[in-house]
Amino acid sequence: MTQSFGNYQYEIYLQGLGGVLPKLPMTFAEWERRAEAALPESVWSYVVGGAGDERTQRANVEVFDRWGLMPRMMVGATERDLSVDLWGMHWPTPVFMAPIGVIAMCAQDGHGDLATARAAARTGVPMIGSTLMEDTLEDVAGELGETPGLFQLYTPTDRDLALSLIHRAEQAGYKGIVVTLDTWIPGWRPRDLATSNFPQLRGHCLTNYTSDPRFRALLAAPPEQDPRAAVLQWVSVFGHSVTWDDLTWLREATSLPLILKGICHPEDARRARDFGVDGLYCSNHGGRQANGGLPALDCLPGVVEAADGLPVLFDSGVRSGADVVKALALGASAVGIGRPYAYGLALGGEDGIVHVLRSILAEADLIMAVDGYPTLADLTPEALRRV
Ligand SMILES: Cc1cc2nc3c(=O)[nH]c(=O)nc-3n(C[C@H](O)[C@H](O)[C@H](O)COP(=O)(O)O)c2cc1C
Ligand SMILES: O=C(O)C(=O)c1ccccc1
Repeated sequence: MTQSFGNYQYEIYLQGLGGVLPKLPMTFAEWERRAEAALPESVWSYVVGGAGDERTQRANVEVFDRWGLMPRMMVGATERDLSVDLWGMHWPTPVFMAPIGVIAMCAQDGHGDLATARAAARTGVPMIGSTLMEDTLEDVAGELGETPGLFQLYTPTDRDLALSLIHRAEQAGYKGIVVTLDTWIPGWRPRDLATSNFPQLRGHCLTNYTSDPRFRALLAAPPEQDPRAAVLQWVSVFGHSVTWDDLTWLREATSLPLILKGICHPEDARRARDFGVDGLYCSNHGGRQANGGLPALDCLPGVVEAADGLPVLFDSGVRSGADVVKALALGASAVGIGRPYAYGLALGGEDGIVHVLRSILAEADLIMAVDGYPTLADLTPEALRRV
């Protein structure tokens, strides 16, 4: 199926002829600047911030400048096909929304998980819903329409709670389980430490726990009666440091595709592939967890090689359509948008997310047109040169 996402530019130019200018800005720098003004300070600093002095986070973005696409002429790339088949699903584009635990709080009404799901329904861009939601995973799934959703699991210390969350996700119709490995403990985040600001500890985005029968059974009193005790219980169950030994159990826990998020080392990729997971997700959590690390994009080629044909999702530092194209050329099967859609939500609610996604997709599509790479198969490392 061939589709053109570059139509968005004509839509905007044609509206301009009628005197209508876009309500939302057209660059990441402006989305970020305006989001800062729109969000409460505590939410802004939590979202924008990262680990340590945020060098790794900055490097995640800067590393994209070290690669340049080599244009090819006379290819006749008038029609592009950006669609991708993954785990039995057909995605219209190789882009998805990365899980963002506090996305709820980026919406003015506090229901950003629902807005994200509605934006997924409108754009066809799949959403990976975080364990940390303000609405239940069931209610969020109900807004996804025809677009697939995946469920990101923060594996709790209590296996029955993990099973309950996984089974709820299966029942609700999610199409894969993404297990995040790099955040069983929060990293060193000076911005949040300086303000003692940790949204979950203030009771935010814990609804998938407080609505869960197994979690409720662990409490002496219902969370509605004693919310503080529920938060403390969450602290004690939140983070299980998943080991290779746990993988057998996780594999048996679900028949859905199992994808491991946070894989950066080729040896970990190889071992996970040999074990029989369905996908790898190369990411350093946007530099929020460990400072002093490699930019995530530099880890991608090694993971792709070790994956040996297994799909590899990628995120961390993607800010534009050009970044999407570069990550695809370095072997990503699909590319995750993180902070940019949170900023879109802060600026314009559901419409803001749709605008950000369409802008990124249109730019990627137009680069593939101009530079002569009409399909994803054409985007190989050969398309890139080191700057
Ligand atoms: C505010 C915020 C909350 C996040 N929450 C989660 C989460 O709940 N689960 C998860 O696996 N990753 C989470 N992430 C990491 C993202 O999935 C993704 O890896 C990261 O945003 C990529 O970096 P970038 O946004 O700088 O591109 C979060 C990221 C941010 C910015
Ligand atoms: O803020 C995050 O990146 C995140 O996903 C998280 C969730 C729970 C504990 C620590 C970090």
